[in-house]
Amino acid sequence: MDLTVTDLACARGGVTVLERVGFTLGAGRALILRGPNGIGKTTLLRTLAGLQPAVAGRISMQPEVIAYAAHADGLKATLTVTENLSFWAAVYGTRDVAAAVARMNLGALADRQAQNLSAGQKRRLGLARLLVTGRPLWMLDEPTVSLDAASVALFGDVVRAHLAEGGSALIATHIDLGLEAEVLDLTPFRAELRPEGTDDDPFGGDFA
Ligand SMILES: Nc1ncnc2c1ncn2[C@@H]1O[C@H](COP(=O)(O)OP(=O)(O)OP(=O)(O)O)[C@@H](O)[C@H]1O
Repeated sequence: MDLTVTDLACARGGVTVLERVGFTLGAGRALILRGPNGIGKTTLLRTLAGLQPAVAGRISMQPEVIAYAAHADGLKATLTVTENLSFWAAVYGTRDVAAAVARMNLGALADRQAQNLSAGQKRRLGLARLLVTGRPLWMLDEPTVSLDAASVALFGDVVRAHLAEGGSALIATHIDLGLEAEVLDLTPFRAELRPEGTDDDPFGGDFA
């Protein structure tokens, strides 16, 4: 199943940040979102994942096929690694928790509470959640934050396996995950009427 996005406009804080975004993402494929800080990568992912309405345009897939991994790991602090994944497995009801633990190299941490994990370990657990959703389209917002080189490589392998199984992935990342992927630079889709100072240009803002 392809994700086709046509003439999409999306907004943050009531300001349209991206316009006329269009692309197709096929099964088994990955697409890397690029663009400077503040261009709207997170905004686009949130819109596609159904967390906020589009301003205009069409999205061919329903949010129910999407697993969205945001900046925050979304973990329950007092639950263990296994309990966190079991919770999500119950919500989505499909995949084997033990396999997700093994694939994200969390076996030695399985009985540790999430609040006692390091930042990188929390991130590995947050990403393991993708595996228990059973959902085919992964939307990943800077998934490698806090990960060391070995964990980045491990996660690259997990994404590659997901693609090989017919899944797809839309990834906002500044890091090379070693995937065979197309790149979509969002810079040309910057909204024309976007006011000065709505991105991270330190000289463009009006802080008065
Ligand atoms: N709650 C908000 N209210 C108003 N503007 C916001 C809000 N959140 C984000 N923005 C602005 O919306 C724009 C798009 O932000 P977004 O987080 O989508 O960018 P990004 O490309 O993901 O950035 P980064 O690479 O820094 O993560 C930015 O200019 C940001 O300052």
